[in-house]
Amino acid sequence: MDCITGKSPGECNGDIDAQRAESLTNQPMLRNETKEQSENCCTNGLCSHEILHDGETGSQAKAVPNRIMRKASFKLSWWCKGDNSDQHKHDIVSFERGNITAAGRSSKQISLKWESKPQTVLIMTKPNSTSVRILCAEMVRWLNDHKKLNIYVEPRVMGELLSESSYFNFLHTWKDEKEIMSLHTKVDLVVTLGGDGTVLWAASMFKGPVPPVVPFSLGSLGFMTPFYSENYRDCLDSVLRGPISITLRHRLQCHVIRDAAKNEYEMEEPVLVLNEVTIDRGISSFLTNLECYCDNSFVTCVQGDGLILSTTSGSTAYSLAAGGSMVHPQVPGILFTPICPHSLSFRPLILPEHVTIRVQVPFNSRSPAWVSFDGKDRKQLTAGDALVCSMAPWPVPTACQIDSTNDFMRSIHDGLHWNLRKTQSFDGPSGFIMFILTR
Ligand SMILES: NC(=O)c1ccc[n+]([C@@H]2O[C@H](COP(=O)([O-])OP(=O)(O)OC[C@H]3O[C@@H](n4cnc5c(N)ncnc54)[C@H](O)[C@@H]3O)[C@@H](O)[C@H]2O)c1
Ligand SMILES: Nc1ncnc2c1ncn2[C@@H]1O[C@H](COP(=O)(O)OP(=O)(O)OP(=O)(O)O)[C@@H](O)[C@H]1O
Repeated sequence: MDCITGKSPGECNGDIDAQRAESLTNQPMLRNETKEQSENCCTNGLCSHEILHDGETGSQAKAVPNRIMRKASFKLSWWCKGDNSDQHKHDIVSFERGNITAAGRSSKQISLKWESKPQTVLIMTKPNSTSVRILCAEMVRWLNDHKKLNIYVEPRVMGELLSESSYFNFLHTWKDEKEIMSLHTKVDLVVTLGGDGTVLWAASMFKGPVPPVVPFSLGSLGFMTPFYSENYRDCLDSVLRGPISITLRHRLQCHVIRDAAKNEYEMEEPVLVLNEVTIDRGISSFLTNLECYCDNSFVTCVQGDGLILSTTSGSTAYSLAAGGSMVHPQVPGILFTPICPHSLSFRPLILPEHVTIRVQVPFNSRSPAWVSFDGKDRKQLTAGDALVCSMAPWPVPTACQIDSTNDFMRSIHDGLHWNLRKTQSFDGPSGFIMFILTR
């Protein structure tokens, strides 16, 4: 893999954060963008900041029967609407050997353009659904017969498909955690068939960089699933061809620290969440008592049912139900939303994305607290334990149907039934005269 640092045309020229650009160009895998790419950038209004190239195959290329597996390369660029906007000048998304990281983030529309053809797709499906199983089998056949792609599925799905027909022998899967950990080096695209929960599940498989995700809606409520399964051939055709708009959905990196209050740290493996981490009272009937710090500055002691630390993508999920605001997924921030606070003055907060939040169970707490990650994997926090949470370096890039803003608006219109209220009519005196005159 080989990365290129893009110099943007016109107004973008030379205005990229100099220090950062310099440190990026100093990396062996970075070099300047070509003239052709710059011109392209000018004419279509896209500004490339960093461009990723698939160079040598290296250790990431793997020969499989009949097909070579090699990560496809792509570039990301910002949409710069309007000549006077110079906000983009300091936005940088960095790439480390083909992986999207979030050294900085852009609140712009982001476009992904393949530089080489995607070759490997991972399909992840919601379990226990006949319609999803049928669609998955059909999609696998189509991707194999018409697109000649390498296809990965989960071991469960592999078993289901093989029991249906030996045709599916060409499929790939994994055996253990170690193979899951290296999936991102082989997979160009992840397709999810299910609801928001399947997107969360797919994201949780990638503890580091995440390939672009194409979420098809087969659930009851899809805030993160903009693609309709009926048109899957057209959708996948256009995604595989590119360029596509993507939403970079940021995740929170959460550490449970045992005995943090005693300064005897025992850190557990970090957990990455796409929606939120929740600290609640579990089955205890006592109020939670949670001391909260933001960059070591005391925020408050949450007494109530608990606290939600949410990403902006998660703002439409549990946090919304607890009274938090809905936030566009590209807005950089962390939502700090209390659950039923026993204090009328405690209101939801939105903090900047660069802060570190620590939530600690004090020694005088009447009961332990429970932490859960995207609604799963509950862990107990006893007195003295803490949860430390900050922005993760690896976002989840999800493909958009139109673009990040259009998709977000459509999801809230559809999901929350906005705009169903009839518009008030005006049939007062002037309205009446107009009515007479136009007759
Ligand atoms: N009171 C609540 O609203 C409440 C309580 C517990 C969990 N949850 C949410 O459920 C999520 C887990 O989802 P799941 O599908 O695995 O569990 P699930 O099957 O219990 O579904 C929970 C519901 O939340 C919706 N949802 C998930 N992510 C969303 C998002 N980003 N925006 C809008 N809606 C979203 C799902 O579509 C689903 O309808 C948790 O991350 C949490 O946000 C909500
Ligand atoms: N590939 C998977 N493997 C295991 N569990 C999964 C997988 N995909 C989804 N799940 C779990 O299955 C449950 C339902 O998934 P999902 O939310 O996608 O479907 P849904 O409930 O029909 O849709 P919606 O959430 O929109 O109503 C979730 O709890 C999710 O965590």
